[in-house]
Amino acid sequence: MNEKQLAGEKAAEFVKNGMTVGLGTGSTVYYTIRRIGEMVKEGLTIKAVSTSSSTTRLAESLRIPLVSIDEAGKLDLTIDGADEVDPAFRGIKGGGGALFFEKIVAAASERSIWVVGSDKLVDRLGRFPLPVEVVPFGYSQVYRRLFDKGLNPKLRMSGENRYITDSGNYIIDLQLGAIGDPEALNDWLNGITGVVEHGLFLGMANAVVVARQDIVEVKERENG
Ligand SMILES: O=C(CO)[C@H](O)[C@H](O)COP(=O)(O)O
Repeated sequence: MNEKQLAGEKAAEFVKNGMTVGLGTGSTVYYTIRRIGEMVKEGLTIKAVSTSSSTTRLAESLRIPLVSIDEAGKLDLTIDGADEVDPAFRGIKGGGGALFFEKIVAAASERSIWVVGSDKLVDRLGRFPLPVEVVPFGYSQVYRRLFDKGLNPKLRMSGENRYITDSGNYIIDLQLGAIGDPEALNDWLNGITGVVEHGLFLGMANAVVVARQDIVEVKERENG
């Protein structure tokens, strides 16, 4: 079994009867969702909230009952992947482009668990490009501000076309190498008009399920 499958399936053990569960997006949480689908088939009763069109399609194919985030109210648990996780449980997300809905769902959840292979654990965030979701109107103005700040922006493409998120926005990826102060960058990005959301997830993960070869470990954040 590969690391993604091992971590993904382990996290499904945290899903209990009666819960409202956020379903993340990506190739690791795919295994969680698939396992939850089996559990539902075996009699588990849950409501789930999807974070993307691709996860909606997957959950529907597995007959996992979905509700909108507005119907759900407070969620008990969200399980999602991550692109990088540092020792303080801060992360970069959005490689799959679903960061905006993922952050809304995580913020509405009592508890968030990330599922990752060991390659996602880093000492310092920033090797993975940091996605910034921007509204199409005036996106080049935002691009210029990011460029002027030395953040090496790159407009995400899908073949010949601009990549479009589920909410109809563009993504600008920042090639940072290493982020000295994630909190300061978070605050600066949040202050830019035209930025819808970005992929720095700070103080959001309560636990990380990480697989290293054939060993899976659940790391709990202190005070998390
Ligand atoms: O944030 C995400 C999508 O927006 C994913 O969770 C992240 O990219 C990790 O994906 P994978 O498990 O496929 O490596």
